[in-house]
Amino acid sequence: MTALTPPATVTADGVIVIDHLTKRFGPVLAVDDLSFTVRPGRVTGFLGPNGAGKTTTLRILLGLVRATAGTATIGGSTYAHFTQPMRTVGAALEAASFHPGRTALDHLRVYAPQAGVSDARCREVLDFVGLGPVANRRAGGFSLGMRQRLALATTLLGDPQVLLLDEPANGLDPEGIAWLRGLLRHLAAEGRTVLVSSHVLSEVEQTVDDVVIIARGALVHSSSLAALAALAEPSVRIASPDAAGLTRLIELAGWADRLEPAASTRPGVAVLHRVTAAEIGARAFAAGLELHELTPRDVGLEDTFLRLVGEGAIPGVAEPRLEGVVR
Ligand SMILES: Nc1ncnc2c1ncn2[C@@H]1O[C@H](COP(=O)(O)OP(=O)(O)OP(=O)(O)O)[C@@H](O)[C@H]1O
Repeated sequence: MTALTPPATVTADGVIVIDHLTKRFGPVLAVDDLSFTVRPGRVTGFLGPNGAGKTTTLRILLGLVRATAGTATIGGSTYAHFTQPMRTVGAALEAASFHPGRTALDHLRVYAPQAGVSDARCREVLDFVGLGPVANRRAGGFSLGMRQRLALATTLLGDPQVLLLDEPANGLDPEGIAWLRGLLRHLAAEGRTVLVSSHVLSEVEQTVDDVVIIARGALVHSSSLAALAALAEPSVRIASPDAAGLTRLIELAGWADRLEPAASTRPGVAVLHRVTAAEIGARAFAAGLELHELTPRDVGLEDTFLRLVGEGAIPGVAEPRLEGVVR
């Protein structure tokens, strides 16, 4: 990997602050009083299901959409006040479209005056993203992965302090994904702020230091990845031939609110959260309840993420009552 010149000064300039941001599109509340901070020197995953409001937030940050209320700033300024936008923030928001007849190098040359950079810089960033050997090939013949690399080269052209990337791994093969990971970590290690949006945590889990999770336009979680992992709850799948006995056991133990409704719909089968297999086993033994299964489940980060964003929960539908769940 060719090294790029790191930004001259690594200061708090690259701090992204989203402060009580709200955006309405007519009746649609796309962003709902959202506040979070993104720090330089780290890769941050900006996560949430489809339609959560990620792109809208990033578009406000880039001055492409006007906020209904609140502010989105980088280094204390809104986009409109950046004297050299391409040197402050590089963004690749959606699958970039390129003039198919234009070569990779010519594509960058179009942006070079805006970024205030030379031809040599265009070649440097192409080398950096691994497109040096195809610099003079037309972008129309590029694979999705090559186009992702070209989009990344464009964002890096002005040597920005902050990078905003929307699902940058899309279209990359496993080798490309590993390369991207290394590149993002390298850019963060240089002191840049790297914000990567995705609707799947597992896609970025090996890349990010911090996570900001939103759902329905609002913040649901913001922490280091390690702190998110600590939120994982133990869960245990239980099966008993005595369905009524199992229901009674769960009620008497006061575990009714720990049942996972979606996974506990078959009579005599239940999934309990925040209880260990040992606790359940001891209670069952004391009650003389026959168990055919007592399986601790490995709770991955993705499960924690889905729990936080409320995936599967249907708004307006009441939680099923215990009697209706375990019979
Ligand atoms: N220009 C617009 N006009 C009307 N509604 C919009 C507009 N842009 C976004 N929305 C709505 O705002 C909500 C948030 O959309 P947004 O694209 O920000 O979500 P997202 O988290 O980026 O989703 P995805 O992962 O699918 O890109 C959605 O309900 C979307 O339909």
